[in-house]
Amino acid sequence: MEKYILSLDQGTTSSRAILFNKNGEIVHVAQKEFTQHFPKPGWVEHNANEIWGSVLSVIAGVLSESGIKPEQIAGIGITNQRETAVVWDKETGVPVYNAIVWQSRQTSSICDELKEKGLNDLFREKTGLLIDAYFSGTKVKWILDHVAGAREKAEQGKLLFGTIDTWLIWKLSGGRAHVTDYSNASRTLMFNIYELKWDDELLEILGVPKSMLPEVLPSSEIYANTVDYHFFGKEIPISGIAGDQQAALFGQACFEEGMAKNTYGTGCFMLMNTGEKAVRSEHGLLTTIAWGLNGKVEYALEGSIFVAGSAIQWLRDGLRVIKDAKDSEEYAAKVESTNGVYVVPAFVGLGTPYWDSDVRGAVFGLTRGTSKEHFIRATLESLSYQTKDVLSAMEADSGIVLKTLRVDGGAVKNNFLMDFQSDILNVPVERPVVSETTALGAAYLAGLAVGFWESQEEISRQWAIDRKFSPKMNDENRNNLYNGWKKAVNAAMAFK
Ligand SMILES: Nc1ncnc2c1ncn2[C@@H]1O[C@H](COP(=O)(O)OP(=O)(O)O)[C@@H](O)[C@H]1O
Ligand SMILES: O=P(O)(O)OC[C@H](O)CO
Repeated sequence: MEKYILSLDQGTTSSRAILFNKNGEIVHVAQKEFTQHFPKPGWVEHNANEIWGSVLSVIAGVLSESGIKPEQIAGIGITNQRETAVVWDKETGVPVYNAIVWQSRQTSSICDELKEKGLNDLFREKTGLLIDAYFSGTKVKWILDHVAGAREKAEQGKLLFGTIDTWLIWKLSGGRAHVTDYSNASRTLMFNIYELKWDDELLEILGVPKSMLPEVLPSSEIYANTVDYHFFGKEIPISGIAGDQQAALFGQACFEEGMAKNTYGTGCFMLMNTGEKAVRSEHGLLTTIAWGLNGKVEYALEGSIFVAGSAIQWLRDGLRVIKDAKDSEEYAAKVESTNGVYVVPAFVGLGTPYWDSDVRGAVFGLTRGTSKEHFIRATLESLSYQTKDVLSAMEADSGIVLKTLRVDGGAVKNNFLMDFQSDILNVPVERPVVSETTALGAAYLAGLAVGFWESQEEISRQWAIDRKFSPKMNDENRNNLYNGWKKAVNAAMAFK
């Protein structure tokens, strides 16, 4: 009986269940979008029960559509949108508030207060992050501060907190496991990434009781079995967890120091493996845990871009200038350039390297001759410019000059974007055959724990290239275009 690994990829806009075979190939995918809630400008929330429902539905979908039986699943890997915070009642399992999404800015004022107290260096020293609404810690504080009775219940040990991995494993295991892994814990602003434990001093500052927090474990081991009724009578080991960006680094087999990947999803996240060394950034990057594996923890440097693919969704749903995200490629290719137009998609502020919560989106360089094509092209190009900002910071911090960039995520199907990316970086861009590297990374972690795969060497051998995009632009053109972007970002930041 052939066996498979089931990977559950719970992303910002959709949940996916993907079955992988022993060659690391996709056998079947089921996907379901869920509702985005925007209660106020800059706020983004999800209904945690709707997320759970979407995950159950893709599990059922992938099994029934593929005809693969639950007993053929050797293990389950979980990977998730990170930082998004859920708080629920331990007894009833009911979330006390919507999940506050990583993109949400509703805790900006809490962050401002913490920064005014001069606490940024303390948080940075211990967590590798910086004080920003992006991370989970202030989201938990916000829920405890705003939901009637929540703080009292939390102090009585009656509430639990989790990032989405924790929430899903708690549900899948019928409330038996309240766990997370090092990679997810390292995104909470509450976890000491050097001492590898929840940090009492930071918890005290944030007013978060330790009893709410999950147990933090390595990224590849059996955490719990699923309760049988979710899998048609079978209990299946949940044996891998990683935050989606770290999972993509793993799925891209970036196992050696200096190897990097960039994922183009809702946001865009570049991670560089720095091995057992945690590199402290001087240029606005985050120091984060890549994974815990084989009895040790490895680290990564990360550049986080908040708006990437979601700018294309905005073209589709907000401006309605395209019907489908993929149409953006055809429109962009119809013109030679943007004719001097720059779109700065700072819809929820800017992350690396600017870390400016208050800046909002802007468009520059419009003329009477600006067409829809120029506008769409400028929006796509903004993903590449933001990536260039991040890569410059990464090269400055690590001292490593990148030879190639491995890419993945929903938007890498766009060949125009990949060509332009390579041109602007002046670095070859490599797109692998399996672009679902996030799900693949979680599958690999789960598979290693149950002996489905033997070693990271075996995994490295499975990585295969689909297409390489090589730079063709001359230096003068590249420098002029990028200087224009820098001017546009600076102008957007000045308009507050
Ligand atoms: N051909 C395309 N060109 C540009 N953007 C695309 C294309 N296809 C998908 N996208 C964008 O990619 C994102 C989806 O990628 P995905 O990796 O599924 O995201 P997430 O995991 O964040 O939900 C969407 O924001 C969508 O707009
Ligand atoms: O859902 P994605 O793929 O946009 O990833 C979200 C990130 O994990 C946020 O840190």
